Amino acid sequence: IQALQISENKIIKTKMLSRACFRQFSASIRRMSSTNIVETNIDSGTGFATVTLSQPPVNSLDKNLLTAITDRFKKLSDDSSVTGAILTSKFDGKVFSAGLNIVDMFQKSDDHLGEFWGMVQEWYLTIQGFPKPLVSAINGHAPTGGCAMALMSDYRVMVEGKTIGLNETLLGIVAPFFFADLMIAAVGRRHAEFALNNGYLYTSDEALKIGLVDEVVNLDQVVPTALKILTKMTKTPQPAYQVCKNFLRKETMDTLRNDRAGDIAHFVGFVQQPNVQKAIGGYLQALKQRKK
Ligand SMILES: CCCCC/C=C\C/C=C\C/C=C/C(=O)SCCNC(=O)CCNC(=O)[C@H](O)C(C)(C)COP(=O)(O)OP(=O)(O)OC[C@H]1O[C@@H](n2cnc3c(N)ncnc32)[C@H](O)[C@@H]1OP(=O)(O)O
Repeated sequence: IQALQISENKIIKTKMLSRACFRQFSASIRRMSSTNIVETNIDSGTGFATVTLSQPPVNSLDKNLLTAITDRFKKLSDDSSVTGAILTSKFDGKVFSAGLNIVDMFQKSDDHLGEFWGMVQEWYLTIQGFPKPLVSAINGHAPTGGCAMALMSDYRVMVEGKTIGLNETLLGIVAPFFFADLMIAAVGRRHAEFALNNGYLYTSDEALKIGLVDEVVNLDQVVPTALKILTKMTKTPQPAYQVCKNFLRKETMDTLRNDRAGDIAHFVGFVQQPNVQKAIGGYLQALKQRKK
């Protein structure tokens, strides 16, 4: 009887403990109301937001995803309980992001292209201007706009065995000046010129060598490593962090802010050229036929 009472007490204690743990866990992870293409969880203990891009099949940045990411980062900027963020992809081991949606640049009206480019500008200005520490957990391929998005973060942890780069010239298009400046800031002018002129896609290890990414790890270590560095970064006095980040990034952002309409006109004029349209069409077709 005594033994039974002891084990019953143990069961009751275990149940109480697990209920307490569950309460603590559910209090510590807050899921932001979010579109299902950008899932966001906030750990209320640390204030870290994990933003997971979840638009199948490859997180290509179409109007919907650009807007959802931009809105999410604006909210995280304004949320004083958020101390820093991690940007990652649901398609781990496969793709971080396939970059801008090529379909949005092929055989479209000037109005469509103009609206699309305005969204690209807003996405860049919002993530690049995000005032808190931001770490990219690059858990898959990150070509073109996917690479640019990773470059907008303050630190990059990449999975081994994938590729990353601003390879726009391979499509017959050219990275805009604000993408090019991201690359120059990370790897210096010499590597950036080589990378952009040749549309070079780096393997994770090559990217590490030139400073395009900061760490290369195996897949199950990508997010934990990102969290570790975010913990360190958020210990820096944040008013100083924000002021420093802002003044280092301000010049290129201001150049864009001061002439957004001119930049849109430039993009539309460039993309609508018949030879550029032909190149984009050919690239799209090759992409679709790759699997056949
Ligand atoms: C001097 C003046 C300058 C002014 C500026 C002017 C112009 C600049 C403009 C813009 C800059 C451009 C930036 C960009 O980001 S362009 C985007 C280019 N992206 C790529 O090249 C990546 C292409 N994708 C891939 O390489 C692969 O998909 C992948 C990411 C390596 C993943 O490979 P995986 O085998 O896993 O998937 P699939 O290839 O089978 O793809 C699945 C499915 O998705 C379609 N798809 C892939 N990427 C894109 C994309 N970026 N946009 C739209 N659709 C994409 C692919 O075709 C498949 O479709 P399907 O229907 O066949 O299933």
